[in-house]
Amino acid sequence: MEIIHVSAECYPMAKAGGLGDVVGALPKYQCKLGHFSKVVMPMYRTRFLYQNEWVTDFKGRAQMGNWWFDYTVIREKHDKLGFPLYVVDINGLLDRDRIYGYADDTERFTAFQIAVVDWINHWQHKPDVIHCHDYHAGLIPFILKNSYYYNRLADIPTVMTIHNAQYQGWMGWDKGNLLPVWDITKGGLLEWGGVINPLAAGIKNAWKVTTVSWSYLEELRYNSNGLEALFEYEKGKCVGVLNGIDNEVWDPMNDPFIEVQYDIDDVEEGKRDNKTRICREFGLDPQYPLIAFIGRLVGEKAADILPDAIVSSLYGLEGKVNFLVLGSGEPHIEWQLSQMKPHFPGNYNVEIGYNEALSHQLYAGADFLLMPSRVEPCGLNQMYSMRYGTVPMVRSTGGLKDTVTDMGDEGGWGIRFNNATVGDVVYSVNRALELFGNTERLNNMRRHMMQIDHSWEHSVQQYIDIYQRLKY
Ligand SMILES: Nc1ncnc2c1ncn2[C@@H]1O[C@H](COP(=O)(O)OP(=O)(O)O[C@H]2O[C@H](CO)[C@@H](O)[C@H](O)[C@H]2O)[C@@H](O)[C@H]1O
Repeated sequence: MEIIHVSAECYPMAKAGGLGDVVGALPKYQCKLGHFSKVVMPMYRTRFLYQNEWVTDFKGRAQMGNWWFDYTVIREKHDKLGFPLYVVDINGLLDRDRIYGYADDTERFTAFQIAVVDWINHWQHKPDVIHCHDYHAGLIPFILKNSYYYNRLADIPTVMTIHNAQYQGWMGWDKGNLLPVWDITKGGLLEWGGVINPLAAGIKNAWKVTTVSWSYLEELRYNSNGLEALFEYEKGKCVGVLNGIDNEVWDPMNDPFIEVQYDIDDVEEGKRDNKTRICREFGLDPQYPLIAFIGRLVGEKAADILPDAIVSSLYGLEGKVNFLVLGSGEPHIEWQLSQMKPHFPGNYNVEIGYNEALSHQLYAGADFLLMPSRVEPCGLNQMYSMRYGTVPMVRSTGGLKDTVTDMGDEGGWGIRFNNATVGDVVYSVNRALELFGNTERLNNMRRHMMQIDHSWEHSVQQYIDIYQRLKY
């Protein structure tokens, strides 16, 4: 099959979070099964762009509202990622340093989607499926079916995958004319809550909708930032497919970012050496357990409770534990986490920012990985941590619930708690400390976790089955 993934992120070209990881891996594993899977994404001025060779695939011209724009589709020359990667350049709109966060993001991602559709419209053939990821690609299923100019493409099957329903790309009706002229009787297929909602449009118009875990799909019906009734209504065309992880990128035995590589046989020494290094760098005491948090510092991840939870744990346990936080996000959380630093030397540190190498070093060097998420559609961090023998401490929600069991249950290997509260986190930190004191049990759990198979091989076939059964 020929599959076109449309996404705002794709690792290592551009990644802000888990979306980049998934779109950087899923097509590779689809290609390994013999399919022609490709990614098309916007162009950003990232290191990957400048460090690789590109060839021009197509130059076109399309219309957004009254504005005609030129676009160029370039392709990474050597398919280094294991699949063809195409990036779309639109002068002035897409050639920027960051992925998100500009005042004209609506225009940027709308123009990107129009360019993608226009590009495909110039092909001699049609792809078997267009797979849209999150709201940045959510208008494509609508455009294909309802924009007169692209009518030739109306029968191309589409799949919409929701990695995160918190962000929906809302735009006022004054932006409706940005879309290629469309059948005005179909406005309801764009609308939710009185505005154009690209994520809702994706759900309404795609042939099939997937979420990145089954539990998250259930949760969306009562907690989806306003789309609850839509998920209830469309439940018949929604399915959950659990993300996998790219075992070639996330492999403690072959990870170029970590100082000491290790596997199941020498996990104890490997983790100890990596921990010693990280503790030295961040001024922490390696004799105590190291609990890490890696992620976006936002409410969904319950990052706002970290400061109180860390302070309470440190006081309660009289400094017998270390915390290291890596993340960026809401300024008030960044500020709180930073200003705590001088108060807990030797026990607490934080790096504000995005640091891919440090994230790998933390998965390898930490003893525990804390994820108190209020919402977690799938979560990749807990799967990376298990692969590196790091015990996940997770709130029982979404994909965390589907991938981590509690050590108190028969055969369980993680620490689970029910509420995103300081009390639940502090209680779990106490449990972690107790486990840390039982070296034999901890090492057995590490070895067990490292053997759990979270690879893409499982889920990739589920997507192919979905594509093959698409019916409108
Ligand atoms: N400051 C930082 N420095 C370095 N690396 C950092 C970082 N902050 C985050 N990361 C990395 O970004 C990724 C985060 O992935 P997640 O899947 O856990 O969350 P995210 O909310 O971004 O993804 C959304 O999409 C994914 C994919 O579907 C779902 O798993 C998830 O639940 C959903 O919220 C990991 O690779 C992590 O290491």
